[in-house]
Amino acid sequence: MTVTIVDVRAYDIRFPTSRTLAGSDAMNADPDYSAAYVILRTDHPNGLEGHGFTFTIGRGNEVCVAAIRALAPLVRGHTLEEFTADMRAFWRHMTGDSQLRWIGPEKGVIHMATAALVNAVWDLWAKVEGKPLWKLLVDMSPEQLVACIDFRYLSDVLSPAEALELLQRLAPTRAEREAELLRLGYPAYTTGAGWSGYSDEQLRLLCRQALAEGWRHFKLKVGLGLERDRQRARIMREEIGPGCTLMMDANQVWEVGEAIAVMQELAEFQPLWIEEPTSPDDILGHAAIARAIAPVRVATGEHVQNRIIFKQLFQAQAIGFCQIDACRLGGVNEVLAVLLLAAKYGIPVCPHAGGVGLSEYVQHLAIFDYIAVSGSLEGRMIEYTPHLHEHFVHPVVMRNGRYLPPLAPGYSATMHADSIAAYSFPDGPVWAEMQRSEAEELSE
Ligand SMILES: C[C@H](O)[C@@H](O)CC(=O)C(=O)O
Ligand SMILES: [Mg+2]
Repeated sequence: MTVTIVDVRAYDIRFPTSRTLAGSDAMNADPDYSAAYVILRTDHPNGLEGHGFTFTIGRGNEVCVAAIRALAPLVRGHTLEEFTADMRAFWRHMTGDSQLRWIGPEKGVIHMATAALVNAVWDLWAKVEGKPLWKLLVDMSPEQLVACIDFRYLSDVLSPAEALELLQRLAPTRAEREAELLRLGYPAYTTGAGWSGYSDEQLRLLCRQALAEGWRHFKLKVGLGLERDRQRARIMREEIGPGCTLMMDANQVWEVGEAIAVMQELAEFQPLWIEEPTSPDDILGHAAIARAIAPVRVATGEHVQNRIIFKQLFQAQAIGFCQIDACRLGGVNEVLAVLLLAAKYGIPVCPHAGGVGLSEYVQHLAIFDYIAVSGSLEGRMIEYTPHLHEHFVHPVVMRNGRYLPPLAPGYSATMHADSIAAYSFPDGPVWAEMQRSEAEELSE
């Protein structure tokens, strides 16, 4: 059966999280978690659609939506089979329109929009096959997986033959790890207690609640000034005790020297990692920080714009944890490349999920990584934040601080139609009502 993508619709969906300061950090004080969301409508007899999105934090979401619309002609009118017959060529097609590529290349808004569309095509493919995305990937042979990856700019460190070898190593034992994850789930950590805008009382209370729910790994936002960071780290350590893992995230606010100096002070709280200590583009800066603050390790990835920057971070021994982002990289194809690079360099992948729908996405990637690429759970956790899962048709299922593998067909990206309508910006009823009441307040 041939499935034609007959239409591409893009939506600007925003959630007013800045009202509660959920998601806040030292760089991003008041984010509105948002999705530049795309639906691929098809002629499938069961009405199957491909859904995908890229995550932003509010203003600027409309820029991603505009970029999705600019890329839409690259998929509209094509068949799914044309793409799935050669996924490497599909990805080149999506990143290769020279006039659009000029405004990247393979980075920034155009790349995030590419991710939304690429992920929507993978979602559609998985739905047509009746499998969750992770299972679609796990059931592919090493040869088929390698054929999905664009090795351009990677061949100096990773050739298709080497990637094939890495995948072949674990192919005979995939079934064991799949059974293990279906039984026990994939380990996770929570960022839900440690947002920068939360009061100390809230921080304490949320740590206690999370512990009671079975969480053992916690992330704290830092970069708020040494004394404030120390105070918050002390509270979190007191609450979670010495046996739980504490991670720190500075969201890019420091200079290189400052990151080293502050982390030398905060080392007393025994963080496992410092995340985004400085600019995500400063590869050598990350390497200098990593050397200076060991055994605390450096983590980054949510703003790492493509596989080439990850390649250099690995080459420079600049990071101890690789935090892939499902829609900052250009969708599933590029994520596969980075998973293989990380495996080659022996760096654990701990996906970024602080954003709407990111948990739904990245669970598939981490599960596939364990089963088919890394074969290890050591030092590996998926981030979890407790917000906005109710807007998804198949939200993540957590048990005792672990992600249970999703079973529904697709990439878990599909939002409820009601949520899309209610939170569409600026005319959806939630935003329209908010604007009305703000105008009323001003006129009083
Ligand atoms: C603005 C986002 O909430 C950001 O703080 C997320 C993040 O850094 C993380 O989850 O890590
Ligand atoms: Mg972060």
